[in-house]
Amino acid sequence: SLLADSHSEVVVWSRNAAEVDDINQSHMNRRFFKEVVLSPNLKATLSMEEAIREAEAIILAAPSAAMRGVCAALRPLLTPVQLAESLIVHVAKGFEAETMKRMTTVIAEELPEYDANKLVVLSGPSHAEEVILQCPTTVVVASGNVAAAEAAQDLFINAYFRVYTNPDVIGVEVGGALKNIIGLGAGLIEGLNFGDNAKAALMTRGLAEITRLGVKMGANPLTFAGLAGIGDLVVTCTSKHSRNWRAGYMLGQGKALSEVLDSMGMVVEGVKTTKSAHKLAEQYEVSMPITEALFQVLFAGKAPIEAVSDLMGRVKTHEIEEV
Ligand SMILES: NC(=O)C1=CN([C@@H]2O[C@H](COP(=O)(O)OP(=O)(O)OC[C@H]3O[C@@H](n4cnc5c(N)ncnc54)[C@H](O)[C@@H]3O)[C@@H](O)[C@H]2O)C=CC1
Ligand SMILES: O=C(CO)COP(=O)(O)O
Repeated sequence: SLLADSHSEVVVWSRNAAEVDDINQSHMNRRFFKEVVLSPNLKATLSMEEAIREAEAIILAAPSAAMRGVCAALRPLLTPVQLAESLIVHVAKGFEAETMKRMTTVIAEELPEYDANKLVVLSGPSHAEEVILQCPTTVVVASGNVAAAEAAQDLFINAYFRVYTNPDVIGVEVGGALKNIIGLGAGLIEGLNFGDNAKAALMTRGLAEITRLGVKMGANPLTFAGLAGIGDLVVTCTSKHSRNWRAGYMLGQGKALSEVLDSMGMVVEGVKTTKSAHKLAEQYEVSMPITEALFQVLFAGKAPIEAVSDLMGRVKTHEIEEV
């Protein structure tokens, strides 16, 4: 919808025939956005081949768990011209669960003929429910190739959607993935009725552990002070639109994880990301107490209230690591 506001031909590929019909016939996507009328520039198709035919830019917007499969299906459809010239941008916020790989790694593995350095990740505080209403939004695009990042900036930027560039692909991807864990925690705190001090504590200390792991993985620490770090963390921990926050809230109210996920009907990336980050923390020997607490609640049956009590009772320490 955002791209169709500034570009004449935008085609969405979907597996869902009802959704495709709704977009093409009524210019609506009522499964997700009840009352929004979409631009007539936006078309939908059930055929991936048709969606990417002659595409100058390809946006990969599937959940992280689906990214490898989507790219495998895309690979035989890309023409030599597209492999050499088309921009590929992904917007997924998670890791591949089994391998803990970042999305640009997964995409590069599945599209070996495409120059991996040209891949772009777009991230930042950007709930779709607000972007589609043209509410002012800012994001960051990162690529190992400056020209590719700038091309993505030019592709997306418009009067209500401001796009910054950043060369730090690792930081932007890690920030976008890990903020969902803290979003789950913020919802959980609210579900337990623990108030605003606890929420602020979670966000602040959450950013500390996101930064700690991100830097060990090779990120620039300053990226976490930006839109893909604190920016997305704030929106995920405070917005009514966040699926991760909502899932955490229900957990805090005592619902079981399976019941919560069944009721969402949309991806809650933070659940699988908690498992991946838990493994990454071990691999990189980084302390991530909030992630550990969430892991215990989600996968080891620990009561949320007990997890918070454990966090508060940890051995006393300095705030700034170097001290
Ligand atoms: N919703 C939002 O505001 C934002 C979402 N993101 C990220 O974008 C990614 C997708 O999220 P949403 O669209 O919100 O999730 P969603 O759960 O609302 O929609 C996911 C869509 O992908 C489709 N899908 C799932 N598996 C698929 C597969 N194997 N092949 C093809 N299609 C498949 C589903 O049918 C559905 O239409 C996530 O990584 C999310 O973190 C990033 C920025 C904002
Ligand atoms: O990443 C998002 C907004 O920037 C969407 O967050 P949720 O997946 O928690 O809804």
